[in-house]
Amino acid sequence: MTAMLSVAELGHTYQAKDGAHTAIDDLTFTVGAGELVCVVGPSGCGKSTLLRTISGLIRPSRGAISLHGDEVHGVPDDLAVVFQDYSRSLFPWLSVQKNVEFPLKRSLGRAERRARAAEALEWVGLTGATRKYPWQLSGGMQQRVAIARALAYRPALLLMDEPFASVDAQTRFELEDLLLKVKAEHDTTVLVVTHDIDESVYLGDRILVLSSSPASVVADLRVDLPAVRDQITTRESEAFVALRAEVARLLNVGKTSEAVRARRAANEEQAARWAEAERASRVEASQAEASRAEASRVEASRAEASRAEASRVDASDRR
Ligand SMILES: Nc1ncnc2c1ncn2[C@@H]1O[C@H](COP(=O)(O)OP(=O)(O)OP(=O)(O)O)[C@@H](O)[C@H]1O
Repeated sequence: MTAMLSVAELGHTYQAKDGAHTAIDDLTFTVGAGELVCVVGPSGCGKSTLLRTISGLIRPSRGAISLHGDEVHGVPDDLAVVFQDYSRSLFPWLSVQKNVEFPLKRSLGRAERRARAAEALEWVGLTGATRKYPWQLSGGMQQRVAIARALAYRPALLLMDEPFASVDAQTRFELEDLLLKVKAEHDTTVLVVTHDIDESVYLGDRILVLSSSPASVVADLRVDLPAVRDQITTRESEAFVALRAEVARLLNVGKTSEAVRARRAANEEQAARWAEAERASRVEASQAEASRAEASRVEASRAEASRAEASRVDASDRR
């Protein structure tokens, strides 16, 4: 499978007033064309930082990212992002149709924009809502509009950051199935960040498990479940349950290895403090030794001077 996205030895360190903070460290993976890869990791491990570097919003401190072979510098043209917060990503003053057309304004004429938007809205089952405004739709429908807007763009890569975290459980299942259907029908390449282990197993062709911050890849798992999935039977299957347990175990390993790293760092810090204290006490001891030597040297020269004075007085008395 050709790599649509290639991430090589990626690292990012934020520079802040109170010091540097390494959010991700040495991340290497690929996403093949037409694959759906889920990224899971503990809270704060660096998932958003990873997405920000892939989408060109921040320049990574180390490593390289390529999208269908071209190194990413700045925001790539053929990439679309769906965020968790649909209410902030849609324009309330534009109709559903116009919201979907909006990003195409730069690149396409009016007729083609309309056709693309209508097609994408059909893919997500919103043909009947094109003239409505976002505030007239349910949360799940609004997120469908956001997905349609991303798909109308025909991106080489669709990035999704916790896309279904803000909807109720039933809507979440519907949107997961919608994503699987769109991906199967249109061969879309997708990278989804999620906190939900079950969701990662249900959606993914592969799952990348990240460690705690600074994130590195703990495991890259292939999901051996049938391509056509069902919210009830797939989730009940032995393979699903086993993989879910494996991801949970690996997330714990990631946390544990982070704890080991933290303990090692604390030990190294303590060893450095002790070495510094020992060096300081050696310096103090040698300074004390030098002062003692100086004092006895001064004492000896004083004694010598008194002896000389005494013998001078003695000689003059004899005269
Ligand atoms: N602009 C910034 N400056 C300094 N540190 C930052 C900045 N942005 C994020 N961080 C730190 O980098 C680490 C990773 O943050 P990031 O938001 O990428 O994690 P995340 O996995 O997406 O978090 P969550 O799971 O809570 O959404 C965190 O420790 C965070 O505090």
